Amino acid sequence: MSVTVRVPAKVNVQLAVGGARPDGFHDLANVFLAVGLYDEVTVTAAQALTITCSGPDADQVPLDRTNLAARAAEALAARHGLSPDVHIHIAKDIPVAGGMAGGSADGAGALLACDALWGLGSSRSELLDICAELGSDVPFSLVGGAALGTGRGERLTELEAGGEFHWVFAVADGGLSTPAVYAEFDRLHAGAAVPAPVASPALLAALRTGDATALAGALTNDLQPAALSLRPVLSATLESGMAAGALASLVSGSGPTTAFLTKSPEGARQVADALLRSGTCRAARVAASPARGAVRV
Ligand SMILES: C[C@](O)(CO)[C@H](O)COP(=O)(O)OP(=O)(O)OC[C@H]1O[C@@H](n2ccc(N)nc2=O)[C@H](O)[C@@H]1O
Ligand SMILES: Nc1ncnc2c1ncn2[C@@H]1O[C@H](COP(=O)(O)OP(=O)(O)OP(=O)(O)O)[C@@H](O)[C@H]1O
Repeated sequence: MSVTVRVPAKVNVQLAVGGARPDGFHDLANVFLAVGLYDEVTVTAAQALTITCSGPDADQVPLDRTNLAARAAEALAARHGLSPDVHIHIAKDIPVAGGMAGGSADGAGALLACDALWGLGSSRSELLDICAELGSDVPFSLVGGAALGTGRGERLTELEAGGEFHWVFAVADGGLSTPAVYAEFDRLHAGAAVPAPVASPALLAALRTGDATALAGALTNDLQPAALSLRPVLSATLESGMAAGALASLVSGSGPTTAFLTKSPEGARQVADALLRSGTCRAARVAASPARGAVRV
């Protein structure tokens, strides 16, 4: 028997970052929006824990126990005194190390899939606890939709999103390491007082009413200067998307994927075509939001 779970990518429509905490993490006001680019995680009973991965970026995905999907299976099995003997296949469509929570998606997907395969019937809150242990973005991958993440981003309050938003994601060559981007944020703010992160009322209102123009005016990412400092060429991608008529542009999370909000699906396709023609990105993907969280298919 096999179980397959589909899990979306995310974009952070607001990422407000506070100062470094004693544990090395940063307090956030992190407004997550799930977008319709998906990984599919399939688990099948096996003699040992093994992983395979397919998709254009499969060669960049670790197939050992550092893979977040393997760590999820192990964490769930350990809680129930089981052996994590399962084959995990990841059909990967989310850019790797792109700031779109691809690894987190696979962690949440494997958790839900193993829970079903092993007939455990874990509650939502048990699953969310394990997600939070696995990584700051993993709880949101399970929940999807739109949510405010506080603490290090793992404590979620679900948000209303009143309409569909249309995005283009420009995939960059090579990834960026999330810890390296946070370290660059610290370097850029050394000696300065960093204010406590707060969710923007204007942004939450734009999400609630489904107003793309208002959302465009409210998008912010405090990690963007750090990502641009590490990868200056991303400025050219941001400029190309704006020149092609996007309502707004920003770096997605820790980058290097850049995100462009557009008025319509047609507008998104035009911006994607122009981005590809500009030669400033490796691929341009069109996707709508909000998308459902992890779901069995
Ligand atoms: C940039 C975002 O993707 C925005 O949603 C997340 O904040 C990153 O979440 P993630 O990849 O799940 O990150 P984790 O696996 O929890 O942490 C990886 C590393 O990122 C840094 N990190 C992460 C989250 C946070 N609130 N503060 C941090 O400083 C820490 O150096 C940490 O060691
Ligand atoms: N299932 C997985 N898929 C992709 N990368 C994984 C996975 N498990 C572990 N990794 C490791 O995690 C690193 C970050 O990959 P990931 O695609 O999750 O980055 P990201 O989208 O930038 O993450 P986030 O947006 O949550 O900060 C990869 O370089 C890889 O070494």
